Amino acid sequence: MNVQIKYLDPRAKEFKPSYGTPGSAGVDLRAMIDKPIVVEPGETYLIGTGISIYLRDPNYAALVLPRSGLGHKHGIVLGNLVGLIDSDYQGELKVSCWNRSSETFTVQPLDRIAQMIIVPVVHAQFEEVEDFQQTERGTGGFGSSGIG
Ligand SMILES: O=c1ccn([C@H]2C[C@H](O)[C@@H](COP(=O)(O)OP(=O)(O)OP(=O)(O)O)O2)c(=O)[nH]1
Repeated sequence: MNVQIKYLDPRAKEFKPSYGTPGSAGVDLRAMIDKPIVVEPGETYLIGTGISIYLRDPNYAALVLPRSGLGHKHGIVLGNLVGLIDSDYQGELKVSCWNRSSETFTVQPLDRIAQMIIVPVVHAQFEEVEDFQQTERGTGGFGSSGIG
């Protein structure tokens, strides 16, 4: 599929979104900042990526996800846990960087701070009913089937 992109910062153009290998699902998002940002434990910064995309087709959306290494090794995850980019959004893609660790972390200009995937969206119709057809699970959830 074709996605329109605008480079809001000339540096962003040097890192055109691409998939690392043919099997990669995510496109890296980089911190388009002029100087390092020191993120203290528990702090959250909204960081611009220097790009905007316009998906146009409501049957698609983009998800902003953490990078596993940053999250696991440094506790840098997303303040919103997952970012949802609407198909009609045209503004700069921003990443909410949350330091959930107990160590200070410094984001350097152009660092890869998150990744983005584009996913299909189903616009379901919601049909009101009085009763659902019975299932084995029924209303059980949140650990009702036990641990492990
Ligand atoms: O990590 C994110 C999440 C969202 N957005 C942009 C794209 C998205 O389409 C828009 C609105 O996001 P969302 O609907 O999640 O925000 P909201 O808090 O519900 O605010 P709004 O009232 O603007 O919808 O913000 C980002 O750039 N990065």
